[in-house]
Amino acid sequence: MTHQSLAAVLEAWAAGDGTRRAVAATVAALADAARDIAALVADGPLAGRLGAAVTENVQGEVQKELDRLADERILAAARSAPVAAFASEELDHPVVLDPLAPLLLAVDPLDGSSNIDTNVSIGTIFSILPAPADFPTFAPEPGADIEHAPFLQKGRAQLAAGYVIYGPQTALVLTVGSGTWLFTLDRRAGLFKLTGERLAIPAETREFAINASNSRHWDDPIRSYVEDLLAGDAGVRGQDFNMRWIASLVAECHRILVRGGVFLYPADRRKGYHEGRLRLMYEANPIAFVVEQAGGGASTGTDAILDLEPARLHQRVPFIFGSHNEIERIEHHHAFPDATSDRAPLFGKRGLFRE
Ligand SMILES: O=P(O)(O)OC[C@H]1O[C@](O)(COP(=O)(O)O)[C@@H](O)[C@@H]1O
Ligand SMILES: [Mg+2]
Ligand SMILES: [Mg+2]
Repeated sequence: MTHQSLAAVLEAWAAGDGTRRAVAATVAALADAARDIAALVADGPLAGRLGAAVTENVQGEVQKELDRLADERILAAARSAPVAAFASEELDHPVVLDPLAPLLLAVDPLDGSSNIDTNVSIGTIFSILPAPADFPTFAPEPGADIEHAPFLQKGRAQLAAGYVIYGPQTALVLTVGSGTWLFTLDRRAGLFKLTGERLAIPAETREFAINASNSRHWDDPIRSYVEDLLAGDAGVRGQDFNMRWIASLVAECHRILVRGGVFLYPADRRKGYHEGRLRLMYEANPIAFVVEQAGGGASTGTDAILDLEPARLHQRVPFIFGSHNEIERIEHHHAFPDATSDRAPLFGKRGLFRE
């Protein structure tokens, strides 16, 4: 079976349009960097101490060796592409690359860092935004740090977004706003090849993903929703649900794209988690774009992720996404928090998950 290469697909899509050509060149550069990162990930301990902590990043989180290497490689890729400024989870401020270029690039260079040493799937997430028209007038010299302002655009403004998953297969999932496409790395040819077009997340699901170790810190809408799922066929949902938690956002997203499901990383009452854990600009927005383009939903519980007005580059956000009908149910739990499921026997007022 022959599969079109990523380059051929991008070339056909971009033909004759300047902005599209810039997006295509940027995605191609990211794909090249991802191929290098995939090789490092596959070598694991042979490539060095990839999971060793090197320092703390701007979020106060431990930065691992592979976080740093991936960031370096993607920044180098961005330099070779028509990118005006580059922002990363690992950098406090965006860096100016080519002030006259038409695009901004925001990335989570290595997602799922806690899994680096465990041989579990990890990834890279990217978001491509238009550079504001006045960018060259206020941007300083290439190499200089800039304030966050040019990046603070709604997720709906994204021109393209996606992720690379480094798993048993390395795959690149991309949307340019007309469906979600899947490309799989052909390691022998060193090329990403088209293996899925117009991916469609099933609207219904019986699978959910949440870190249940935080259940005692959840607010009522999340608690009541999960209680309903855990009650299974004995509860209001009248059916059993399966649970997963990989702790790699990209891997959870990939599973949901392939067979449906919902993912929740809500805000909770722990210190530092009142806005959730995941970052809006380079985790939630790109994943939400990919998911919406595959027919799924992406929400804070009350608002569509892609409609949020960002305030800070590294802002966190409660993030819930996946099968469309399930996202509507979760939003319903937020809209009507009193309509909880005290009928669910295990999780009623004196239930297992009640304080
Ligand atoms: O360890 P927790 O609290 O369950 O969090 C897991 C989440 O954190 C993340 O690892 C955060 O991403 P980074 O690894 O890029 O910081 C997500 O991939 C994952 O969904
Ligand atoms: Mg991440
Ligand atoms: Mg990361």
